[in-house]
Amino acid sequence: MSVGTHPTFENSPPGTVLTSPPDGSAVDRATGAARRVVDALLRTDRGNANLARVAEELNSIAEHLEEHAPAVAERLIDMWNGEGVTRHDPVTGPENALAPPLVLEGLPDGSVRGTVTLTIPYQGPPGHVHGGVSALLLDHVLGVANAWGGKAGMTAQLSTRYHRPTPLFEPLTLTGKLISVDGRKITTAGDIRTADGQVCVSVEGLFVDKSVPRPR
Ligand SMILES: CCCCCCCCCCCCCC(=O)SCCNC(=O)CCNC(=O)[C@H](O)C(C)(C)COP(=O)(O)OP(=O)(O)OC[C@H]1O[C@@H](n2cnc3c(N)ncnc32)[C@H](O)[C@@H]1OP(=O)(O)O
Repeated sequence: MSVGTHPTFENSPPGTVLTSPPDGSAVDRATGAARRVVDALLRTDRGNANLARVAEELNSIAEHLEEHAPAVAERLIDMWNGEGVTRHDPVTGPENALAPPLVLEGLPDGSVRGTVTLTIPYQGPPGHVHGGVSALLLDHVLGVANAWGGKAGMTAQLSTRYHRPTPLFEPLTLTGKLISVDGRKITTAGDIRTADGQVCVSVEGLFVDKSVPRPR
């Protein structure tokens, strides 16, 4: 995977934002509204008498968006244009309603860090974060840590330890750091902590320097 022109801790100031933060554009605002709808659908009273109308209106919005969508192949080319800091991934992408979205910054010691509060759409055990969601977030954090460390690779293995249930509705800090490089193999570690520093999930990932070609 090419690291391209991504900032690294050796050539960029501490605090460099490594993801694409929401920028107030119409698409970011629409995606933010979609996230709000997903959350509200999970919270609204099951007996809400207007749910049938809500379904109709949401389908009508989806139809409008689909009518204005280019062919998927064309859209994929457009998505992967640029330096590779994505606006569409499911973790940090401001244009992806599945993404919380997590904003990550680079620190001078080579690690990356971001804070996020997760809500009901990400629930696994009652009141707590789904384990697969934690793994998803950390896999991506490690990928960005690799880029900040000047490397890039695909995940070959992600070893995940769940130390304690990860709470919803509280700020969580996610960190990642490239630990070592051995030929094409990159080892990277990270964790999710509560505001008082308790480790909820820790991971170690093996990444292999290999790329999937971008759509053209
Ligand atoms: C600045 C910020 C910018 C942001 C940037 C964007 C961030 C984006 C973040 C996105 C983040 C999300 C990221 C994602 O979601 S990536 C998507 C999820 N991952 C995949 O889909 C990967 C699928 N697998 C593959 O493509 C290949 O199998 C890989 C790439 C893994 C290996 O490929 P390849 O077949 O070419 O490798 P090789 O066979 O020559 O082996 C090479 C060496 O590696 C060792 N090995 C291999 N596999 C394993 C294994 N499973 N356990 C232990 N070891 C393993 C192997 O023994 C050998 O070691 P050695 O014999 O040399 O000692």
